[in-house]
Amino acid sequence: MTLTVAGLQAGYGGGTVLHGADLTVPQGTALAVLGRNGAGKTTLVHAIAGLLRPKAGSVRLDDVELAGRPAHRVARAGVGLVPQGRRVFASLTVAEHLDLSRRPGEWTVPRVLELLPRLGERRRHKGNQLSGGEAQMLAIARALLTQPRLLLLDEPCEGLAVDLAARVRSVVAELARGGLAVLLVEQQPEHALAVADHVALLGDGVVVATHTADELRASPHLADRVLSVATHA
Ligand SMILES: Nc1ncnc2c1ncn2[C@@H]1O[C@H](COP(=O)(O)OP(=O)(O)OP(=O)(O)O)[C@@H](O)[C@H]1O
Repeated sequence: MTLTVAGLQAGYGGGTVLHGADLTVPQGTALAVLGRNGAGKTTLVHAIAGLLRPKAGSVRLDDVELAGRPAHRVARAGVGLVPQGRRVFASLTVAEHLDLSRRPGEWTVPRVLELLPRLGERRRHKGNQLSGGEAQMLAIARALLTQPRLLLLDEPCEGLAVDLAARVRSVVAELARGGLAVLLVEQQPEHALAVADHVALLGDGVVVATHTADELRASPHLADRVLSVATHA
């Protein structure tokens, strides 16, 4: 299963933010999308997830066209979203969140709790009693229970303490190794390199460059250039 985004255009009202973005995420790999604030990373994730209707272009899971489908149908086709800011309900317990997200499939509640054991310990805690890291784990658990083949994560490490951010990154890398296609938005290039197989740079509404993480690790000069484009372009 491969995600193929081609010529994707999207924006708000009459304005266009994405001017024809192209990228590919094969199953079993993670692609990190980097770009400065306002580059359109969230817009890209929302356009793939069907939360924002693309103005043009295509979003395909293998041969299935998703562009133009509403979000619930995109989800049913196998796209799970971990939104920016986690979106956890303050008054629902962890167990209730998991129950609400559950669809039949290989990801069961016991399986997600095995992957994210801290959530098991916090089953009876409400959303507003969770730490940022726990809320992020819950957001990932909810997305997995929808049985995705493609997982979209919008800045999953934002605002997390260093050790928790590292834990989230290792869970995300494990999910990709386990066979999911993963697309994650990252602010920090060094975090992206820790989890992703490929790094795509978004600038001016298009993907201006894609590199393998190995390439970037092997060439500090190239990594510096990417870093400066990602943060200052
Ligand atoms: N709901 C909206 N209505 C109008 N304009 C929007 C809306 N959401 C985002 N924008 C604009 O679209 C552009 C891209 O925003 P987007 O959130 O996709 O960027 P981003 O790369 O995710 O940024 P950040 O790193 O700050 O999250 C920005 O100029 C932003 O102001």
